[in-house]
Amino acid sequence: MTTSSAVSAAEAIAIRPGEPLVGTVRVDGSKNAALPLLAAAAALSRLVHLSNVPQCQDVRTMLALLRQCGYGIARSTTNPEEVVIQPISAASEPPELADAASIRASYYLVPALLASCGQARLPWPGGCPVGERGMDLHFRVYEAFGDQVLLDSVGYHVHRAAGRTRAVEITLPFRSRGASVAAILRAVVEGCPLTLIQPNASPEVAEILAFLRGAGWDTYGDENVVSLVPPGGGEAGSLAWEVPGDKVEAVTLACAVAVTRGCAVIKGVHAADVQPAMEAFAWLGIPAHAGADTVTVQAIDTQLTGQPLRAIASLSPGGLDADFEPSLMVLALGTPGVHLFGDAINPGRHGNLIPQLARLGAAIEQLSATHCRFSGPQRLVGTRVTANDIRSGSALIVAGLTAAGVTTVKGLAQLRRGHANLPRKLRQLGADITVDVA
Ligand SMILES: CC(=O)N[C@H]1[C@@H](OP(=O)(O)OP(=O)(O)OC[C@H]2O[C@@H](n3ccc(=O)[nH]c3=O)[C@H](O)[C@@H]2O)O[C@H](CO)[C@@H](O)[C@@H]1O
Ligand SMILES: C=C(OP(=O)(O)O)C(=O)O
Repeated sequence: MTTSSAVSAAEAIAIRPGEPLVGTVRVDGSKNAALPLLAAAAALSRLVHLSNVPQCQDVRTMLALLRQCGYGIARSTTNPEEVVIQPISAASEPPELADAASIRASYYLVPALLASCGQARLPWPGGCPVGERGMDLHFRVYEAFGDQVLLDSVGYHVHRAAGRTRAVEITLPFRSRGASVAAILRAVVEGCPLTLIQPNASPEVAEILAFLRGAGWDTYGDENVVSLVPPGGGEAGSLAWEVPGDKVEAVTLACAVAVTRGCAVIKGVHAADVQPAMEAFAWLGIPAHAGADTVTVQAIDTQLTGQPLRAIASLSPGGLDADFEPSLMVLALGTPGVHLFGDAINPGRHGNLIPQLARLGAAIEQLSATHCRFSGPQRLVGTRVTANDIRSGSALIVAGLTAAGVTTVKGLAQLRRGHANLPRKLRQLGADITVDVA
């Protein structure tokens, strides 16, 4: 047995229930903010210093892909979370990016490739196996810019439009985060104004707009529209930006503290980014507060409300982020009430998580592939379970903190795609987690 953080995919995490979690912990930078920021840096074609870049596997993959595209990527030797992205001049041939098939966010590289090669050829993206994950809206975006899109069984090929585009207006049929960022980055490469109607209004999209403002673009975003106007001429110097703290890691840690009825301060996350999850905590009667840069959970001796929680993932502005849902489900399993959960955004997520929770003894009624209902509180009993996607993995670790006996979670490769080291942060709060050979 070892407590080393350097584990291989063949190993597993063993979690035992113990004392309530207490203390202070800091989240890493957000994977889902860092990935589009890296692509935005590439699309801008400027020297960009990014700080607070998490060292999770998906970010490592993205950095490797950028290198293969020709970008100079340097990590600070004193602080590996500081990354410098150096622009490239035009390339003739599009690179072969086979590893792009292992992450969902490789689709964010299309605009930068159109800028450097005039075309992008990429395999279908991977990422969490959470059901059908379309890209049709991305292709509509590129076609709105006049680009040609060709599809085949292995991937997609986008050819940049021949002429220059003056201004583009796109209405998204639904609020896809990926397609919203694709439209924004495509306009950056074109250097043209963009009006995007019915955009995704998540913090990750707002972060890209803020980053571009820092680069001199005139940007506006509300629930109904995003608009961009390129900067006038002038010298484009280097740009420094900090990746925001990981809101999903913060909510996962908050749920871990709450299930153990502990008391902790989670630092490094914007309050607004976790607000929908904080509302769920308040509804259940778990005192939790998001301040400027911290989430504080005080679940010792709490009076639970017994109110039924309705946690339905939504792409609507202010809606519950789908990635919060799995750990909130584990929290609700331990609190009184008849709770309803739904995630139709990632239609395979419940199929990944619920059978694993059932192995721990949870009684969950699956109303459909994407909706379920259950009564709390329930007592869980540890056994061997599998992390089938990032958030199912972190939720199973949270479940293990209260399940009687030992919960062994395998499938660490999924977990490590999204978190640099979640077990270490939980250990810092007193959790009994070890890394065992599976
Ligand atoms: C790398 C990254 O940041 N991943 C996040 C991103 O995923 P993802 O990029 O999949 O999210 P989108 O918001 O773009 O898409 C939501 C869903 O809409 C569908 N869709 C999307 C685009 C499209 O062109 N056609 C289509 O059908 C897919 O089934 C997809 O799963 O946002 C999700 C919430 O929205 C999060 O749960 C993911 O963690
Ligand atoms: C679903 C997720 O990631 P991806 O979209 O990269 O698969 C996630 O971050 O939970």
